[in-house]
Amino acid sequence: MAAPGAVLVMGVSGSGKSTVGALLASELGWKFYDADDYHPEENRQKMGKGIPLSDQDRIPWLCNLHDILQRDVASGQHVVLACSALKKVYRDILIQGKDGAPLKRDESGKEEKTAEVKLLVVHLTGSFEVISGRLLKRKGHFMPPELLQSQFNTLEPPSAPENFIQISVDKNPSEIVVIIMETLK
Ligand SMILES: Nc1ncnc2c1ncn2[C@@H]1O[C@H](COP(=O)(O)OP(=O)(O)O)[C@@H](O)[C@H]1O
Ligand SMILES: O=C(O)[C@H](O)[C@@H](O)[C@H](O)[C@H](O)COP(=O)(O)O
Repeated sequence: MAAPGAVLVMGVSGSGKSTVGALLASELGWKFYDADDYHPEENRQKMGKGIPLSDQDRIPWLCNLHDILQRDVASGQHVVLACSALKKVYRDILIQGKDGAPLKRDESGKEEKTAEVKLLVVHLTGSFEVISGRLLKRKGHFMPPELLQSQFNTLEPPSAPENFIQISVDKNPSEIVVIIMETLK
C-alpha cells in the first residue's frame, strides 16, 4: 500500500491510545486528534452512566472522523488519530466513509471519486487485568472502568488484509512510539 497519510491508534478504553497517540504525533510533527473529543454529548452521557455505545451511536461519530481525516490527508496534512475503532466495520468507516462508495456527488450533482484514507492501524493490546488496573487509577475521565468488559467483548482485533501492527501495552509509551516510527520508515 502507498505510505500511510494517517496512523490510527486503536484499542479498548485504557489501552493507552491518547497517551501513545499524542506522543507519536509530537515526535512525527503530525496533527493529533483524540476521537474522545468528538463524541456528541449524548454518547458521553450514555458512557458516563455505564451503558455501552451501540453501532447507531458510533457510526455518525466515525463518519465525522472519516471526513476530518480525509480532508486533512487530501490537503497534505499527516495525522494521528486515537480512536477505539473496536470493530472492523468501524475501521472501514474511518478509511472509506459509511457507504464505502468509490463515488460521491458534489453540490452540483457531479460524481467524483472519493479517496480512501491510507491508514496504518496500530492496535494496542493488553490483558484485562493490566488495562483495568490502569483505568482504576486514571482520574477525571467520563469512561467508567465497568465498561471495560463490554469493550473487550466488542473488540475485533485487526487481521489481514488490514494494514496493521499490534503492540503490547506492557511496553512503555516511548518504546511503543519507537516501534510505530520504525514501521512507518
Ligand atoms: N504503555 C503504558 N504503560 C503504562 N501506563 C500507560 C501506558 N499507556 C497509557 N498508560 C496510562 O494508562 C491510562 C490510560 O491511558 P489512556 O491514554 O488514557 O488510554 P485510552 O486513551 O486508550 O483510554 C493513563 O493513566 C495513562 O497514563
Ligand atoms: O466506541 C466506544 O465505545 C468509545 O469510543 C470508547 O471505546 C472510548 O474508549 C471512549 O471514548 C472512552 O474513552 P477512552 O478510550 O479514552 O477511555
